[in-house]
Amino acid sequence: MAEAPKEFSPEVIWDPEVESYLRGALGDERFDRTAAALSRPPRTTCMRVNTLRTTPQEVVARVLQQLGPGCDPGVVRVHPKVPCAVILQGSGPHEVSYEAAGGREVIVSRKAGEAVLRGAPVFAPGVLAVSSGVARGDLVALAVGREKPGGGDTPELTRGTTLYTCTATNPSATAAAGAGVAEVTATTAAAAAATTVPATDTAAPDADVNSDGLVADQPGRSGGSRQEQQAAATGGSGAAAPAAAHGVAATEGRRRPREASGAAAAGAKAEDGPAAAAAEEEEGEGEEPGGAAGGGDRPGGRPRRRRQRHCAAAGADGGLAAGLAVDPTATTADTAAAAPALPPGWTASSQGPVAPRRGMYVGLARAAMSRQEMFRAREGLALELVEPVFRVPPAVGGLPPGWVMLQNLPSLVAALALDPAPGSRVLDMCAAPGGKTTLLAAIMEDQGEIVAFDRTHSKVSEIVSLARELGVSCIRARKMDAGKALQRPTGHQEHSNGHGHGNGEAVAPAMARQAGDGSAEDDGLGDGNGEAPRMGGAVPGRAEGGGGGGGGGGGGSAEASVAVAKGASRPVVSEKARQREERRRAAMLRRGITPPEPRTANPADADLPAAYPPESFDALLLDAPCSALGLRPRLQQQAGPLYLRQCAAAQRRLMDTAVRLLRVGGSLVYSTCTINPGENEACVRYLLDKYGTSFQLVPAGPPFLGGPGLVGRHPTMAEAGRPIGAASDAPASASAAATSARDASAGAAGGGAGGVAAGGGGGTDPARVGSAPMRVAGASEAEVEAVVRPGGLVEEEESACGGEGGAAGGEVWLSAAEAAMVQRFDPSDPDLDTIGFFVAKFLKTAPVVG
Ligand SMILES: C[S@@+](CC[C@H](N)C(=O)[O-])C[C@H]1O[C@@H](n2cnc3c(N)ncnc32)[C@H](O)[C@@H]1O
Repeated sequence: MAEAPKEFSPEVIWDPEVESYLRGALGDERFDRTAAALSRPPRTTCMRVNTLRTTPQEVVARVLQQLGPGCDPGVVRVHPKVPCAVILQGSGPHEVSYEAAGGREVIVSRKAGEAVLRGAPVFAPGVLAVSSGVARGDLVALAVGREKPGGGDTPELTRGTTLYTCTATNPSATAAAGAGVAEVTATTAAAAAATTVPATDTAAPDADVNSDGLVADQPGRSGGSRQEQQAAATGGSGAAAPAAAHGVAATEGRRRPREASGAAAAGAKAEDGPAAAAAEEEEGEGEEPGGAAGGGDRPGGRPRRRRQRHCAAAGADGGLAAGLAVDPTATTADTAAAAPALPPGWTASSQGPVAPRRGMYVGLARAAMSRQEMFRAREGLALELVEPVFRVPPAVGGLPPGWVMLQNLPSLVAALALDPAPGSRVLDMCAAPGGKTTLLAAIMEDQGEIVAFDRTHSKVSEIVSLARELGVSCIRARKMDAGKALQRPTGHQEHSNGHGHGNGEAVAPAMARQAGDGSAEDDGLGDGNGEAPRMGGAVPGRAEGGGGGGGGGGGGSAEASVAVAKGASRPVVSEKARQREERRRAAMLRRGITPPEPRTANPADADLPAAYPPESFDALLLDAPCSALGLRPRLQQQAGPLYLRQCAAAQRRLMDTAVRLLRVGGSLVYSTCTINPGENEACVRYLLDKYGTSFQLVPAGPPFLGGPGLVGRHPTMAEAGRPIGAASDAPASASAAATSARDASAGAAGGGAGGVAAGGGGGTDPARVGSAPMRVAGASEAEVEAVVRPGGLVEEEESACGGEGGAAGGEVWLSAAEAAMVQRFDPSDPDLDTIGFFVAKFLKTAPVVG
């Protein structure tokens, strides 16, 4: 293991176009702060108290009671502005000493790492690489693996990789190691810090065998390609090829003398037990014909199990010479002579050199499984954090069921801003897993009706489960593409019976894949806000995005009859969907979450209409599927420009339906969990410009916690490299104007119907709207007037964020007065310390024509 850095400081790579656009939008300094904040978890955890069951004060008292007399009472408190929120205080990053790990290390997947940062333990499927000889009970340094550059969420390391614990040795120590162990001797000072490799394959009997019993990554063992790639990726260049040319020497069936690898390996032997021993026997053979560099499978047979070790060692020049496979039959002297150096921080592994994990260490952990078990198991606890870099508040698992749920604070703000009256009829267009829906129900004192849509069948079950768990009865959930929920004139009516996929939805699957908050086994549709619908018994930090998939509701006492559950349900599940559901349930079980009842029937309420006539609802929440660029922590930012455009297009389509379904006089809240202005301010602009005769923007609160929105016209991603005028200066100055305008407008808004009307005649010019005349960022008013059209887009070319395919153009955000009325939660604001989030509220003043 390389020297573990004391500080957590991951380098998160963004798509260059997206980064450039966001830098332009936020300014360099704010972007850097934001990006850093996004790579870390918030220090506080928010529990929403189910006020239908208990009070926040009661929750605080119970938590303190559980924490015991010695605990700091400041660790739990009721939020001063959001009385239904109880805040638990965490801390970090902490300096962690990894000395106790004695060089042992485990590298986990990004998703598992993100879950760890929020307080979760590591489950077996999240483990990618383990030092040889790690046994149950061992302390290990826990690091997060990087993703392949440009490889989506494909990790650089394949699950099943064995790391070779590298301790500097000297030739005499090597000689003393005895027969059967070839050690590569570090010959430079740099190498001394990095590497000495116990090179016989038997150092880890099944190290390169994955959970299916096959060689984990054939290309990586070819002695060439993977190492060359890695060398290229790290600038290792020229040295790689000659080193690879050393080729792959033989492997064997011999066992490493355990005593040669020290106590840890001996421990592994003792702990691994008969199963591991049997596996060793099974894999003990496998002579690879001379230099199996191609990694070829046996002709006509299953892939040969191989045990070659690719070790990299330190050479005199300190440069990378990857891909050297050590022949265990070679003498120490031979090997040492052939061995070039790994640069400092690099680690030898069964897949070749592994890049330094600088800044990616997340804590000291104790292995709950041996290395072999971690790789073989498909589920189960693999590692528990002993000394995490970020400490989440202590668990509050003892609270009665249905008392609290983990929910991000801004999510509460969105529902509270809508503030539906008891007895009203509300539509939650994108409701699963139901966090905001159930809060709306609590605000309505469970009186009235909330229709809750989600386009994903299994997620509708989650809404049902959560409502049951909370004892809410006014929610009626059904599977529905909310964009199709508007009744069309007779003759055009689609039967929205729960199968509603099809036209215009190409966007959603792509969005879902990326918007999902770690739902690896999910059905592909992410909830985007990282909230797991777990009530009562919640363990802070463990449910939110924990290792993939918030999971569903389920379990819980279900005294209340949820309207969703009744009605003539019928089987609608295809074989593919059934398998997907099975995987989803298995994943939930692995994480210790009780899945909802098996889905055998459509959970949709059969009493609900297939679609609704215009003006059907008193209040409407559009918590839109989005790019989720506000979620924390994120150790990889994958969103590309096309994806962001797709998100914005889908949001506008949903807005087009929302504005019609709401009755005149009703309120609409639009929210996202992204920092992308193209999905936030530009979408508000779209609605105001297109429906300005029927809608006005009103203050999105109380409570008011977030900052103002972004002001002005802005270059798109494509233009970001050549900003128009001083565009990047705009946010700072404009937000100051917005802040002062905010106070004025929020005060003037009174009961929510006030504020500054945006529009009132179609095509809003943000340079003129509102009380604070302003110069639109970086563009003259004439320029703006020339280009603005409904939708906040620039004439001629579709906005990169809002259009259906245009790559250039510009987008228009808000006037200062408008910006003051929305809430933009900045994840880098230390006082807020929330995820990135956006909330806007509109009042419908007249019917939408057409
Ligand atoms: C941000 S999440 C909603 C979170 C939810 N409001 C809560 O607070 O728990 C967005 C949800 O929208 C759903 N969704 C995406 N496109 C949809 C559509 N066209 N119609 C209905 N639901 C959709 C996704 O399945 C996802 O569950």
